[in-house]
Amino acid sequence: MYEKTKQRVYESNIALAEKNLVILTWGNVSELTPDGKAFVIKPSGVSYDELSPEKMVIVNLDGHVIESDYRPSSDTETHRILYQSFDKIGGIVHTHSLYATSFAQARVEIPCLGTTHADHFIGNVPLTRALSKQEIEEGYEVNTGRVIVERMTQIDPEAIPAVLVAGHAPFVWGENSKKAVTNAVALEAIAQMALQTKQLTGQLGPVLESYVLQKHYTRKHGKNAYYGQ
Ligand SMILES: O=C(CO)[C@@H](O)[C@@H](O)COP(=O)(O)O
Repeated sequence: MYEKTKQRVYESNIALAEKNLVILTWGNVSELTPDGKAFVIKPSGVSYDELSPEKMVIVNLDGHVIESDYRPSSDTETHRILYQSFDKIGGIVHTHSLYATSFAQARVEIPCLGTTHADHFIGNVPLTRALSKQEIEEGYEVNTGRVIVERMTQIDPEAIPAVLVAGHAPFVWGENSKKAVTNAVALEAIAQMALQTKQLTGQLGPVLESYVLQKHYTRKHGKNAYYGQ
């Protein structure tokens, strides 16, 4: 079932490792199936050098595994909530990439300091609130999805396809898993640049002028885009 999606999700998971966005097994990628009825996700705790397309797990949107010999990622419920809540996303990445995770741990949003950021995210990369003890006890992963959705209220998830979960790490998405990986690469780069800018200026700033931010974002996105071929 869904062999092509399994192949793509396998390749996107491998890409995470190749792009140095994961250490050990600290990350996972998923993608919605073409019929939108399920998603394919990495098996939990399986190291990247042992992965194969056959080991990918199919989970329906009710959260039931519908095909696999493996347990799905422990973050499956978070992915599921995001697919249910954001109808335009088709792929999700979770990593503990070092710079983005450092911002999540510091509980600091990533402001837009330059055009590299503006090319990918039309504003701050937002930070969720921390989960309460009760939320963690009653459903850690599902509630992680819910605090992300709560934080993304009034933010277009297509225009800012990433969030930092306070004290945890980033979740990133895109129209498919490959795009989500690209956005995760961009997130890690802009997090590193933001931290280095802070080292040079002593502050998380100066922020990019809003007209430059708008210009750079719209060069690459939307009906007036003209970047690339
Ligand atoms: O966030 C964490 C651990 O803190 C997990 O995302 C990470 O270890 C990956 O877990 P899975 O191997 O996908 O179950």
